[in-house]
Amino acid sequence: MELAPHKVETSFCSDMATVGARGIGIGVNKLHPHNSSKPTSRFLGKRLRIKSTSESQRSARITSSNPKTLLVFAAGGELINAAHDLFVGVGVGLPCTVMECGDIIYRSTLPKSNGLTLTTPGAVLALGALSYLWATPGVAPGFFDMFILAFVERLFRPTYRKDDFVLGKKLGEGAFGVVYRVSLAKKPSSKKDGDLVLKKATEYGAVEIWMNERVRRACANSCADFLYGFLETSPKKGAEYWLLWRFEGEATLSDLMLSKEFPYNVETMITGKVQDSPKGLERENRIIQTIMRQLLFALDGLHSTGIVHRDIKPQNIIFSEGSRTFKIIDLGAAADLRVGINYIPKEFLLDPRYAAPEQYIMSTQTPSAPSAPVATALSPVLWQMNLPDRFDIYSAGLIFLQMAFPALRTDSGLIQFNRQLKRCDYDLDAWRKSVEPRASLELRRGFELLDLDGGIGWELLTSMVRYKARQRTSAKAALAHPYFDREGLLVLSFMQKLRLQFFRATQQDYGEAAKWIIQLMAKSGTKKEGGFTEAQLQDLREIQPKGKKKASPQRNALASALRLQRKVIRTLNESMDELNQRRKSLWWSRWIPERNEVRKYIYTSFFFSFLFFFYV
Ligand SMILES: Nc1ncnc2c1ncn2[C@@H]1O[C@H](COP(=O)(O)OP(=O)(O)OP(=O)(O)O)[C@@H](O)[C@H]1O
Repeated sequence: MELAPHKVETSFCSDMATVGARGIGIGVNKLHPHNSSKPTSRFLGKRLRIKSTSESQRSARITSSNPKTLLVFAAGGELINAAHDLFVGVGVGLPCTVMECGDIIYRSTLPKSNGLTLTTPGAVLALGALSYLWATPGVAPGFFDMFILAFVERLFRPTYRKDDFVLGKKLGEGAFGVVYRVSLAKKPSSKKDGDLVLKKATEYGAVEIWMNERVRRACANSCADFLYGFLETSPKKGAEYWLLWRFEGEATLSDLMLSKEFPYNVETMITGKVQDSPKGLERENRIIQTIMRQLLFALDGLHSTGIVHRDIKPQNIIFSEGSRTFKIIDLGAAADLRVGINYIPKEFLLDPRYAAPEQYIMSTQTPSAPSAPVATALSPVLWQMNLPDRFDIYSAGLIFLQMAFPALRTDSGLIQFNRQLKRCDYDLDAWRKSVEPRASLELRRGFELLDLDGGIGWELLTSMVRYKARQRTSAKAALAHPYFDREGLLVLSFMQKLRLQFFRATQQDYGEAAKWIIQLMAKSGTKKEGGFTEAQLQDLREIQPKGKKKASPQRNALASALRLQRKVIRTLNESMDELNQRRKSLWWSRWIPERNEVRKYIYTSFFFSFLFFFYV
């Protein structure tokens, strides 16, 4: 039957919409007129209606007589459509579940789609994308931090110049800089500014400024209060980075631990007065708990924002007299895994006394950080693959040990302990078995302290000091450990016990668990029951298929999965290496202000122009 052209509005349904079944594939490759077997050319000159958000895409006149043109035209529209659907969680599903194709003839009588049909796969995809963007180290918060917060902060914070300071006592001198206690030449309000600390640093100063600024915006309480950092160039000394902090206090944890009064001296500092309750293990345990909680809290702050310190040791933990808490200092060796700054997998700047056995925070198979956008996009994957934060956890575990065992507080004591632990394959339980029988009184006292409350302190310690980074607890999980519940293990509530069980479960080596499951399946396995036969188990153990063994579905699936995994890793490595070969500059050091004030005005005008254009 022929219809009058003005009445006919033809509808097409594309084969694309099997996206729901296929994941995110955009399979636009052919059009077919729904409910019709008539050739495509039959619809020439009619209106082609495709699902789209803009009116121009919604409707267009077909002018070509070539069916290929028709297909390309529709495919383009569908491509835009699919991209739109992917991000708003709309329209992903089987063809007729997401679009109203209707009748070929009376299409115009159909109700207009409102364009927002939420489907389950679409919502899952959108949620997945959001979780990825917010997963540690946080791509989305990083974007906000770098392009908005950093700019705004720069406009409003006070700036300093070389001539503003009067140098005082030298506080320390390391390989990369000298630290002084300083005061302001003109003290506008002496109470507010108080005493300051100034570090004149060499090339690593740039990194330290970046890290301190990141920390100040993301977790200010974790580290010493950073005020300002700038580049000072003089013909005599060349380029020098000047970093300024508020003076936090006289003592580091190292100074306090070396005192015979430890840990009671810390208690006095935290509470602000001398306690007169009887000395003993219980009280010492409580003080050590408090120090560990503060240290883990500071580490959790750093790790949540994607920063790994890499030089955690008592010398870099300062007691802040203002807040009466311990804070971390010296971020010169830190790595920002969010954008890949200072992350060089095969290079390390570590203190061997406190370094984890892996020595590198990332696998040496992982290539150096590529350009910032690529590093940022991949950062959640790399973080999960390497768990670089566990490097700091190992160092924190050693500090815990030093607090419990006075003999390990000296350099020689710690070096000797490290040797013993290495001989025991980094197994703290094995070390304990080897030293406990002939332990001195002091050593035995340390074990007693950790064994309080059913050995919950020892349990936390062994979950921090482990050979495999993946088996070490994170700072967040450690903070949730019942060791930090004041009442101890015996009076744990049902929920706390459940939490402890969960914590223990997360500490398992899942490589072993996988083997165990395979064996269990094999034991229960006959073909009838669906388990593995011995021959299949052998194949699984060997993983790599050998020779011309007869293929089984399980073996093939496993082999394909392994091949795919290897291919993905190889491709990732190759592409990142390629990117690295391009000359990299310290692009981010552009953020560091130079002495003159001109930059500030440039930034200010840039920011306000941006706001103005945005408004317009
Ligand atoms: N904010 C601060 N408040 C008080 N004292 C500080 C502060 N920052 C640093 N110090 C003191 O300065 C000393 C050296 O600081 P820092 O470790 O950052 O310098 P460094 O040059 O990296 O030294 P090293 O190489 O020995 O680690 C610290 O041990 C501490 O005593």
